[in-house]
Amino acid sequence: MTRLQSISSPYFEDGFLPIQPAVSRLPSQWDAWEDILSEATSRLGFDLSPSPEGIPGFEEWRDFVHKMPLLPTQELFDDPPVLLRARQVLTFTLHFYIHSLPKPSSTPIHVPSSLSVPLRAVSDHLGLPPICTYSDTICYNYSTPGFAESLEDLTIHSTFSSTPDEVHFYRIQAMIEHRGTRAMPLMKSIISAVDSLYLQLVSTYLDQLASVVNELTEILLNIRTDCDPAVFFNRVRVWFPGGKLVYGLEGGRSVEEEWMGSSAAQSSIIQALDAFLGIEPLTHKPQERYDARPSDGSKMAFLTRMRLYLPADHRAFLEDLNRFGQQMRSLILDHPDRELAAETMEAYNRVIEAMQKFRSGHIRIVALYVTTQQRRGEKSTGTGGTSGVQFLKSIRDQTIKGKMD
Ligand code: HEM
Repeated sequence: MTRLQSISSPYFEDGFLPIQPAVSRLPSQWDAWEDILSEATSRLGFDLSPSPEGIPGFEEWRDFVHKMPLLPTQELFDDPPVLLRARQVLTFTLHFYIHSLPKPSSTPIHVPSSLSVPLRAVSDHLGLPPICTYSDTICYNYSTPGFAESLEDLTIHSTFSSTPDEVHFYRIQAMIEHRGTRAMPLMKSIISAVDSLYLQLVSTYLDQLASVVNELTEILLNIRTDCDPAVFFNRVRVWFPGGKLVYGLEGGRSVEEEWMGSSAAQSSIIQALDAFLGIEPLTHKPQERYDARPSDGSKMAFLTRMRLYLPADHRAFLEDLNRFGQQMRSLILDHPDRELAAETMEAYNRVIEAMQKFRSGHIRIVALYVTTQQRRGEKSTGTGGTSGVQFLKSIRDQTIKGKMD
């Protein structure tokens, strides 16, 4: 069995969340960034959202962004929690900027260098695209006094809409990331047991992994308790899409790029489960309608493209994990002790079924929060672009195909 290069990776101990506690405000040197973000939130008030005419009062706010001093970024790189807060503040400010403009606005949208230069520097350092991603809305956006027992233990630092519904939406996802971390040491134990061909132990750990995934599904379904579908549809998700942007650079230069915005499809833990189980060739298969975006002609599958929205070191780790997943499946399938192999397959299939249940639960949530709302006559651009229930069903069905027999 080829050894996993990243077997000693800290991701197997701590998962993908930042190790040091998050900070909710940057040091005073970067007050201008924090101030501009809180100004956007307070101007928005409780009942305003993006609209075709643009958001009233935001022309002046965008002018502040243009006049913002070009603050240094080098010093951020020595302090990870401060760096992540900077990234979060800058990406939220970017989305306030692009979604407060009148629509249809002239595309592409020009992002002033006062915002774009520090944002791109911070993004390059982290290996993330210069747009608001799931890392910004969730992973860098909460703190907890330790292990979070309940959703209330998760403090959310920034929102767009200032609604409790948005806070709950973020808390649910943060809790999934937080609890999902338990899957990582289990994966490492399974890898060691597979390495020593100790299949009895593999089954025990696979069953524990299935329980973790089942717990994630329970958390996911709790979204309905405090996030109203209409509020989510009309006032929360409208902030997430990216777009075609012209980023101002130093010296008057600029660069045009198109990026999607934040989507939970960028969750490292869910991507890790697919990779570890070796079902990536199924779930990351290009599918016509969805994978046509953006119009760059690429045939890259949607979930593979979503990897580009993960921090660079997560991507490298997941590629390695995916190689392991393929090997694990072959090893179980070809194991000479057929009785033992059959038991292991059953345990493996229970994890696949748990993933299928997670995806079925998610489809029900998307139907309630997007499809039903669309039917009520609203226009839609999607969590990160489109409602995609059909697409999500096809991923769920591909997951089931991963079962071994
Ligand atoms: C109101 C709640 C939610 C809505 C409306 C929603 C909507 C969507 C949509 C439309 C997609 C397709 C990709 C896109 O266009 O962004 C998607 C993908 C995805 N979402 Fe959600 N989502 C919700 C909550 C969650 C939560 C709490 C999680 C848990 C982390 C999650 C995990 C995923 C994953 C992993 C994908 C990629 C497809 C897959 O792997 O099955 N979503 N979601």
